Amino acid sequence: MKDRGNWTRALRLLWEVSPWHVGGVIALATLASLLPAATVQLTTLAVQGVADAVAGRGEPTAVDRAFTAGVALCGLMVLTHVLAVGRNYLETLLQLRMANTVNEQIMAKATRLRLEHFEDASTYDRLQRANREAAYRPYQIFAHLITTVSSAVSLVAVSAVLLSWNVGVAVAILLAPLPSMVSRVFYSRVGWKIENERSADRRRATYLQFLVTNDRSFKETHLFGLGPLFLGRYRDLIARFYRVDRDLERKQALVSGALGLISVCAAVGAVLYALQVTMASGQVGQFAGYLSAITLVQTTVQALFGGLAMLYEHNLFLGNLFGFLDIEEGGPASGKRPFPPVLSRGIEFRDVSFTYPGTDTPVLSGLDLVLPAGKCVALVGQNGAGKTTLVKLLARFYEPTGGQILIDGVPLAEYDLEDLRANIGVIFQDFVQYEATARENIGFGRASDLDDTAAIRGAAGRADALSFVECLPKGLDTQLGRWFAGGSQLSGGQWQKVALSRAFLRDAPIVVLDEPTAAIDAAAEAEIFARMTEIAGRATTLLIAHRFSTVRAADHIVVIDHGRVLEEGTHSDLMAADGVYAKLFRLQAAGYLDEPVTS
Ligand SMILES: Nc1ncnc2c1ncn2[C@@H]1O[C@H](COP(=O)(O)OP(=O)(O)OP(=O)(O)O)[C@@H](O)[C@H]1O
Repeated sequence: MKDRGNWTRALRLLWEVSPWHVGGVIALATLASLLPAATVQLTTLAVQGVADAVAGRGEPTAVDRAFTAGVALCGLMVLTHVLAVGRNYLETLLQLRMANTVNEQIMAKATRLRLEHFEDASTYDRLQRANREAAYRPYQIFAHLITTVSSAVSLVAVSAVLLSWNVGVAVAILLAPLPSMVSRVFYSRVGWKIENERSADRRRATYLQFLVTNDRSFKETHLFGLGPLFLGRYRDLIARFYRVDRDLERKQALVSGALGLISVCAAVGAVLYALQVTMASGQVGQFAGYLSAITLVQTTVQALFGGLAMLYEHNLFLGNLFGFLDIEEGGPASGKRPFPPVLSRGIEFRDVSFTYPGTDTPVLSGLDLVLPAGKCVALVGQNGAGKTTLVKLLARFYEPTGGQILIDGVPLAEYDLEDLRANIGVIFQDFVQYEATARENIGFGRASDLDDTAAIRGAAGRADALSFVECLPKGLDTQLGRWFAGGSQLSGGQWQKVALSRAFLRDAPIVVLDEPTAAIDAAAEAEIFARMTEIAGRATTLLIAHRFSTVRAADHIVVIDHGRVLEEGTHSDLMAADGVYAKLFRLQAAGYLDEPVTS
């Protein structure tokens, strides 16, 4: 039942994409499907007319009949050609529009999925399968449906002629291709299963390809000499795909080919029968009609059964496309409360626990943390302590499994979700380097301000990015990165400053900086943090950092470990307490000062 829904859904989609093109193709295909029967009749008349005229049987109209039928046959040929050209034109347009629509739907769907989906391998498998089918399957199901229906119409018309001559011959020719079709259906299903099972390997192959074809991994792959290794792995994967596909094709060719012989034998038998019958009757025209009908019935019945087998296959693969489009989105429910332009109390994580879906180990357990309004709180902790996870919870990419997050005393869930996210200016550790202009790289922080040069320059200034952006060949309008023509490549620290500008452009009441200065030079870092209060304005700032030179500038410092708060206070409080923070601080400082470490 569910499978049947695939093709009806694809057809509905096609109709929505362009009813005019769909209607046009159907009309032309219906017309074309009626022509073969007319061809058989006209061929019979023409040949009989010629035979009568040549035999000189004293029929004065024989020549006329032969010519009339001949001219009509020519007309049919021209008409067939014109219909084919028109249909081809409409089909191409329809196919393009359908592929565009489906690709757009896949992209739109991806924008609605949750972070959880993109941190799950099965989503990528489904996306990979959907992408493979997107460009042609939905259209193909229509094309094959048309072929199948028009073959059926032609078949009814032509086999009516054949049936009127001989029922046995007609039935034999009609049924002979059936076994071959059954085998094709069977192998379609096998092929579909193989393709689905190899989704992860296909993605792996694409990933290997990506690793050796982009600038970001170039340095490592070349210096570590990984190119040949990746190439070898890629080669192994595609060789494995090829072997499986070849074996399947071989079996299919053998079985379907052997079963197809039944159809050939039926046609040969029919021709021999026609020979025998027409020799006895002396009706040459009837023989020509027989031959023409046998060939037409054989080809149309094969097209019909082949079309049915393809419909079955497309239907299976369409399940992959719709499987992706139907992934349950179910994002967090949005509240209605508008977000405050400035926080009055701050952010509170109250007894927050969290375990990632599909895992058993809690990342946060009973965490209590307060970020006072307008203050800059630094979060310190070893790798994997759960710092970034806190940010994901704050932005509601995930929901806590226990406890609550409150902003100005109001649970996060009560705020309008879009408004909440629009009011967090964030730069993540793995921020994006957009292959776009400097203006866009900064302006994406508030897309409505892409043309507000003063605001963009202001944000760039606050992140210490303005000086180098102004020196780029086209200033703010310089393409960054090397993926597109005319691009200027930035250094790691410059990219980070651009990302910081993007976060600052938001002018949001909450600013979250996850490792914001890891790649920024010490002087620029000191400058940015010295002006942090001015930069972030009255924002409540959460700063995640491993560099203690960054951390010490914060109003309040929180050390977390295994998802719990271990220590908190100002830099001097924590140094005086001589706990974990003080130890880590001295450890880092000793690296600079060449002093022995005291624990
Ligand atoms: N999507 C995920 N699914 C399952 N586990 C995850 C996921 N993301 C992170 N983790 C795990 O959660 C823990 C906390 O990760 P998180 O990124 O919050 O640490 P962090 O404190 O920011 O670390 P770092 O200082 O290295 O950035 C880690 O053990 C990590 O393996």
